[in-house]
Amino acid sequence: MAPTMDTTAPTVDIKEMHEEAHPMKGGDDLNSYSQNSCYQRGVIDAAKSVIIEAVTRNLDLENNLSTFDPSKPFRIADFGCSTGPNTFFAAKNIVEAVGQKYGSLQEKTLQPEFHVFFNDHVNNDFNILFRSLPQNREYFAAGVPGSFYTRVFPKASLHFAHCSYALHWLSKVPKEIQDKNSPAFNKGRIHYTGTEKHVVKAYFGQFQKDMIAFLKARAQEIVGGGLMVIQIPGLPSGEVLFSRTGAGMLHSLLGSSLMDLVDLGVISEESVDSFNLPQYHPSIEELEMVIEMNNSFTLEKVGALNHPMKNLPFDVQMTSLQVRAIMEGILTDQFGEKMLDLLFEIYTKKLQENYNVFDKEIRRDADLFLVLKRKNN
Ligand SMILES: C[S@@+](CC[C@H](N)C(=O)[O-])C[C@H]1O[C@@H](n2cnc3c(N)ncnc32)[C@H](O)[C@@H]1O
Repeated sequence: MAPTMDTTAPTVDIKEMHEEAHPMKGGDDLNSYSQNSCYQRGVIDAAKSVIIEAVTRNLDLENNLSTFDPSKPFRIADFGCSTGPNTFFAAKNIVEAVGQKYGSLQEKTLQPEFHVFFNDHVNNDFNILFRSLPQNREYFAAGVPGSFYTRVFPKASLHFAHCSYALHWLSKVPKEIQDKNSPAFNKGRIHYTGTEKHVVKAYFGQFQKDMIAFLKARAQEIVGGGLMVIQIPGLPSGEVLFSRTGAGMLHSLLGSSLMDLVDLGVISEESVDSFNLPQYHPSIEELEMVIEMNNSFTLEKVGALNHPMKNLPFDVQMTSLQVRAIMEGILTDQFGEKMLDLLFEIYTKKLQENYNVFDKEIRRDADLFLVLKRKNN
């Protein structure tokens, strides 16, 4: 019997995962992420040399001119772009590095046109992102809504993927953390310090699952020979507890500020008990372990960035505003908006009281980077 012809349109494998979304504070006023993200900007500046080196060494245009055909657009995506402007600096760095590489080919070719896709959760403030796109940019721009833990691009459609300061956001809080009957129940804290073994294990388990989903989706979207550069806040090498890092301290002071609001009768203890940050800050070893489990990418380079703000004096006001721009969304979802001003008043005081700890003792944040290359399989 002759096979019947399938006349239906090809299905697109787009699965919306049920997950949490906590975008940064939108707009461009004094409390916005766009005005309060100079630390993340420093990460992008520090990663510029990583991108140049990755493109120079690992992007093999010469031998793959059918994949990287300069008469077709070269497609770049920034995953977890937020509202800008940091994502525009990253896009510029990538476009310049790739443009220089095309320019350096022995057999002179055309320069490709560049198409940059800005990805974030659907409730990210894409309006402010589009409104502040640089006038003099050398690329076409598009927004791509949806979780990066799912497919958001067609198969083999990207040449370069980038993700900065976003992959430490988990798709959800691991459920054991909120289960009163589990040894991982995280009472009295909003995150982990590093000593509670069951809690850390649950967080790492969720991070592994999420990274596997991220790599699986990107493996389908990135062309063979394409590159991915990731920056992520992590744990420094050695036996360093998360509580002794800058991020660990910031989170535990946020937790104790929330407990102060409980004492003042502003919020309930139960609401703090059931609040946990969906974030994980991995070590280099943990990142290597997760990458090794995937078959689609080779790990070309991993290391720690030299952040330009590392040796500047600790800035209490700026740090408080930055934490608020990041956390306002997730805090409002749990506790409502009314408590925010008081919470951050208390928080700023706690930062001030701990000035010496932050300024002199805590130099242990690690901004990690990874360079991955899509295998040709
Ligand atoms: C701290 S901001 C970093 C933004 C920007 N990359 C930068 O360096 O300034 C983290 C961003 O990641 C986004 N994000 C977190 N999880 C995400 C997910 N699963 N899918 C897409 N975006 C996500 C957040 O919405 C947020 O905009």
